[in-house]
Amino acid sequence: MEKFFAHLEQQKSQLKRAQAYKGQKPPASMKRSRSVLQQEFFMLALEDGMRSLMLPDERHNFRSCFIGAAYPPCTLPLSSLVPIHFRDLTLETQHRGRVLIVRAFCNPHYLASIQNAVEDELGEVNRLAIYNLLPTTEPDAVLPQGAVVAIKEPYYKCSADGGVIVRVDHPTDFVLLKPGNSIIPRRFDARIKQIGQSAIRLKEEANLMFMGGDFQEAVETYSDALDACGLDEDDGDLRRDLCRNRAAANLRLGRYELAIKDAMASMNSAEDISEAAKSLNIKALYRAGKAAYEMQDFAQAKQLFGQALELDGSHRESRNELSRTLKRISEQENGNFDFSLMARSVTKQHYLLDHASFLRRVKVAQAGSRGRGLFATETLKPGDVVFVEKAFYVAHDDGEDISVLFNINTNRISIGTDSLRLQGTVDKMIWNPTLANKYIDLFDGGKFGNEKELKVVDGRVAVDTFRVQSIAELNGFGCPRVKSRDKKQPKARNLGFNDSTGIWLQASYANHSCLPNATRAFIGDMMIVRALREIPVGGEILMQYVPQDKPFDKRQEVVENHYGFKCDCDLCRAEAKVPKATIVKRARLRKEINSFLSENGIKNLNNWSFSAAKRARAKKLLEEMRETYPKAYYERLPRFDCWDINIWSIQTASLNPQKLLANSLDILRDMGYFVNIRGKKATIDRKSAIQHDCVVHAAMYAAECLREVQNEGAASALVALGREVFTAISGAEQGFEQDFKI
Ligand SMILES: C[S@@+](CC[C@H](N)C(=O)[O-])C[C@H]1O[C@@H](n2cnc3c(N)ncnc32)[C@H](O)[C@@H]1O
Repeated sequence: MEKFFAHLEQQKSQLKRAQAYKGQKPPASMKRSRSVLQQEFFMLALEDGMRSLMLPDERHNFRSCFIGAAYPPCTLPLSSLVPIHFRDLTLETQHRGRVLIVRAFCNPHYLASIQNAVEDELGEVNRLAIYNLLPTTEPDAVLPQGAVVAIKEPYYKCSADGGVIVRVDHPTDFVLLKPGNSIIPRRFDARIKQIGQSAIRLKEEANLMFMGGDFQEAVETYSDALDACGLDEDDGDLRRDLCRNRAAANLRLGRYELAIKDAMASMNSAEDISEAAKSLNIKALYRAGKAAYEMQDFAQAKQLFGQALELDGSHRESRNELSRTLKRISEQENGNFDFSLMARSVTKQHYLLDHASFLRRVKVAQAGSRGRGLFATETLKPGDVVFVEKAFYVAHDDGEDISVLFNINTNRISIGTDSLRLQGTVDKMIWNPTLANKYIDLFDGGKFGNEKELKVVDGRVAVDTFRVQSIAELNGFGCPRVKSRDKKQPKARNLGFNDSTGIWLQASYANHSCLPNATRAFIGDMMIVRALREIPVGGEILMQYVPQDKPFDKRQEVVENHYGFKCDCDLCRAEAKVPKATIVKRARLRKEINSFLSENGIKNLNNWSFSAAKRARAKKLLEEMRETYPKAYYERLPRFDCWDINIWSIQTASLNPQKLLANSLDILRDMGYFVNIRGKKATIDRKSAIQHDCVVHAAMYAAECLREVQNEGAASALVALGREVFTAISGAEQGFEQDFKI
């Protein structure tokens, strides 16, 4: 990690040096000639070729994505921008209102960005880099040799290697120009537009592209065909066919709103009652319905499939889709999910689950100094589902590349899936304005102004990638590769940063507390949030941003440095008052307990071979640790650091039921569950409960002891607690009975 921080510092000083050139034209020494660029890109192509010959295991790319000083995307249409040439570009400047038109003259290269050597109309050369595209993007589809491209409001920068580069951070600032486009300078228009290509020929070509799985090219070619179509009535059927087919291609590309628009534009008028017109309308409605479904707009999907079925009640696909949609609507309204089934069906390959979000029990409202927050719309009992949400986007490590994202604006480095999440989110937003506007509403740290409405320019949403990243840093969630119950995957390549990350829109409005009243779990891309204790109507839903096993100062450090606030929950307020010497002693004991536990690991449960001296040592460590939680501050608060050494003691001694019960209840108390057993009844006060696997184990040990002394009533209350916490942590009850042999 230090290496990465050193790199970030290096980049920062490079940026400072670059600022000296702000507004100036680059000296000749910073520029590269055409032949140098040709040589450079030739070498890069060779390296790419060598890499593709390697075995997948050896083929680790180190992808670094560097986020420099923020600037906004262009929100003007291409047609309104004034051309500019390389000779007029000044460094470290965004040329507002201008457009640079260049032609690529080498083979493109992709590592952190897609790069190529480009020339302008006057023959001057430079490097061009396009950032934040999906890693699956083929360089040849973006910047192939010979392509003529427009860079809206170009940003000319000093590069880390001492040269200069035109850097595009917002993908919508980049437009691949089609041959024949009137803004292409005459010098470049070698590829004469295939005028005379008939719309019908183009449609056939596009159909072949679609069948070959090349949806992007198919969309482009259907669009060319539409341009080639006459506007007269005779071409009406052809235009409708093209729109309907383009809808199918857009659907496959995840451009749902465009797919709906195209499908609806392809509808024949209701007056046309021919069988052919009817069947084409069914096709269009079906495609639009599928797109609405993918956007989780189930009400619209229901309407569209319903319309298709009105035209032909026996249309099997529409019937199937309608029945699927009705299930989603029922999940949305009633929250009737079979979590155990979900948990059984999810796999590493099948993690995008076909389910709706259930959000009826929460709403977003003002939360005073915390900004907006999530509030309960009905009373929730411990263990109740608060909400279930499908991810807006999740990114998983593909195991091939190591990605490091350096963000100079926030001074953060993230290793793992953050850069993939940024690229995926940007791609989704560019093509889906409604979804993009939902995302941009999230908390962005307040550095991007109040304007939240996104603009659609030249057919795409002008997405500010710096803002998207800032939102992701403040609202993203780490998540498991498959589901919460799974054992942690071994960390990749000893770097320890292969965790998955994602965005859940509604969950993003939840504020933090170190004593949260709700807890989250994941099954595939579904987040399941359950109540930890009773939450009244109007009560704020608070989740935990920082793991509770972190000591007070570390928790404060993370929330302050990363999220920009100071936590004032009951636990933090109490811990702020604890004498420093006590905190120091606790930290020392933590280290001692850690080394004791690693030296005396339990290979199998109920291993009673440890010496009496060892057990006495454990007892002492526990007692001393408890002393670091003085009653004056912790009377009703958890004592997190006590549980592991206590569990060790339980599992390594054959305690009698009374003793085992007492120890188990102690663990529960340490975790903020105050259990009171009176006669055959056990009442549980969860006022400061925190959720952890040890609670399940302690509750089940306690239940076992209570059964041994024939207290079935109290035992079942503790089994219920174990089940409740197990389910909250795992997302589903599945596996509980098996793990605890009930
Ligand atoms: C994920 S957002 C939560 C929603 C946010 N409050 C909003 O208005 O959209 C995280 C941000 O909320 C605020 N926040 C969260 N928990 C807080 C707390 N306990 N006290 C103060 N501010 C908090 C901080 O500004 C933090 O960076």
